[in-house]
Amino acid sequence: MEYGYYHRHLNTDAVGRYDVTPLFADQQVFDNLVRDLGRSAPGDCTHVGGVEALGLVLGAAVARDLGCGFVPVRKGGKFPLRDEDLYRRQLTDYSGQTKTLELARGLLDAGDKVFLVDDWIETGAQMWAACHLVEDAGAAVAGVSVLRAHRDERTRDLFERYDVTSIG
Ligand SMILES: O=P(O)(O)OC[C@H]1O[C@H](OP(=O)(O)OP(=O)(O)O)[C@H](O)[C@@H]1O
Repeated sequence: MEYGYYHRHLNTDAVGRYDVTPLFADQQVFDNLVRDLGRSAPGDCTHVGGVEALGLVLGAAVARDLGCGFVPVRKGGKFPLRDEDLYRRQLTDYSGQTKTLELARGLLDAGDKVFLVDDWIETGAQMWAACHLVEDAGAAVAGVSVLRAHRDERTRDLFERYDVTSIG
């Protein structure tokens, strides 16, 4: 589906950014979105990763659709794990806030190929951190897929370094 199809179904009457959750509530739209997000995944990807919170919803559904495992990239402090059991990256995203993303050690092995999914990319800070967490774990980034991505100075490094696909 084209981006316009999804745009018609999301809620633009929102504060600061669009609310994409109506895309999840409609079974047919959600099914199309999950299939479209997974379209650019390479055949040999072993896992799908998703960034908390909405990336967990989308990533888990794409993983199920592709027949891959799913790895959550969580916001700081959410894993009930000790510091030494986590990979951790700090970033400043579109909101101007400094945030931490974490990935649990032991979920990924060297040789794993992780396809990362999220709803949107504005500065790319969260996706950049998520890609680095996958690499910190010794795995490789097998591509990135989002509904919407801004392509500008802020996201140039992300697009140059990784295979990023966006529907719109
Ligand atoms: O490109 P960036 O500047 O990093 O911004 C994009 C990120 O911000 C949003 O997540 P948010 O932390 O707002 O959480 P949410 O998934 O709960 O909406 C979105 O889901 C991306 O993860």
